[in-house]
Amino acid sequence: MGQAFGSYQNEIYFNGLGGVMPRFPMTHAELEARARQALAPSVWSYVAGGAGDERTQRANVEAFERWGLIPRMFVGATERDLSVELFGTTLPSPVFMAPVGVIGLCAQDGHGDLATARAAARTGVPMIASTLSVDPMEEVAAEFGDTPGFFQLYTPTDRDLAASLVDRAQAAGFKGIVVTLDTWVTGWRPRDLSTGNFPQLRGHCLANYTSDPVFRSRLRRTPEEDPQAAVLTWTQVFGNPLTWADLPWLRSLTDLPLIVKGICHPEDVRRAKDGGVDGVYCSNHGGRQANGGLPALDMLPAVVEAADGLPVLFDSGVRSGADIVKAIALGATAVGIGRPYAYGLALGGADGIVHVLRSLLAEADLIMAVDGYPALEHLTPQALRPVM
Ligand SMILES: Cc1cc2nc3c(=O)[nH]c(=O)nc-3n(C[C@H](O)[C@H](O)[C@H](O)COP(=O)(O)O)c2cc1C
Ligand SMILES: O=C(O)C(=O)c1ccccc1
Repeated sequence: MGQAFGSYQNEIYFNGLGGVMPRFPMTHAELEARARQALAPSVWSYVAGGAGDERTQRANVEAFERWGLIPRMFVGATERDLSVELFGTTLPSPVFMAPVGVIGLCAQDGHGDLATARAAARTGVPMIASTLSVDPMEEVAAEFGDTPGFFQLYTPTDRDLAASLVDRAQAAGFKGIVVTLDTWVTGWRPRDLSTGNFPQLRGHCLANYTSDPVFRSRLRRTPEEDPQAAVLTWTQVFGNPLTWADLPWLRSLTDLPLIVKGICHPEDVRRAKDGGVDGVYCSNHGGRQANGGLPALDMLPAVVEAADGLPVLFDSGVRSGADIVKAIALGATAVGIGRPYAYGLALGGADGIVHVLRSLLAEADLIMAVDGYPALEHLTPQALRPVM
């Protein structure tokens, strides 16, 4: 049987009996409000904001409200199994931390990538480490403990640099490569535009580049001697507008599981599958890239159908344990947490992330208990109805 995630509830109530109150917020609304206070305004606006008037970002969250789980009785679901098989390893739960490029900046000590990796080690919830990191991927991977980690690749225009990043990830022990396809160019983001704020241009979160031998070989002076020239070179290599013709090359870069992120159309799922990917990742980047699009959750069922048994990762708008349960019921193999763990980090480092993850998992586990769905395979589309 799986881990007893619901026991976080007992822990909190028994602490309360002894007069010890929870250190961190118990609702998403309060988590967000307190993170806003804790973060520098420029980091807050970058993390909390999205594309355009943010209607797609909001729609991602609201889409979950349109589904409800049907309770089943006389099930006696005293033990729940949330474990899931993914790319040859068994995870304790179907939850992972989505790649967040400025996560490093969300920590009070400026090393949020390391704190996130430590939270992964403590919870068994994998981290997908972004290419955009304060600390180099080797140092992040060294904190994973027994929890598998995944590397998210922003494919550079320089193919040798792409190969170098992937080789480093493999050598550092990452268990899969997640290639993000929806962000070769930055979407229109009014919050950041109105303050002229783009962290990477200020030289933040570029450690995977400045530590890379291929990237360094492209510079006339080292990033230590001339940081601005390194940033300029980064702007030139960052975004590769890939086409289907590039998929065989991407596939050839690694024997590790290859997952493509940002896939929402069933036809794209089929082509990616034909191109030999090991998983597709349905996401609209949390509404940060193209405003006016469908909520990611609305696109999940067709993606799952087209994937035809291939693992489907999902994120965008997950804010509660109930949301995790619904995404699983709609066919996701695993569900990504984005902004909420960044807020936990802002409030309390690795402890804050652990709290956010344990809360989400406890709620999901307790819903499965109350509603009589003892294991993930019981969560199917038949368990859901649209809210009238
Ligand atoms: C501040 C921030 C930075 C992000 N950076 C990356 C990144 O480097 N790579 C990537 O693939 N996705 C990135 N994402 C997108 C997340 O992986 C994920 O798709 C998104 O956060 C899900 O939406 P939600 O946070 O509203 O649930 C970022 C998201 C945020 C909020
Ligand atoms: O902020 C983001 O969502 C993100 O992933 C990103 C990364 C690099 C450049 C632009 C956006």
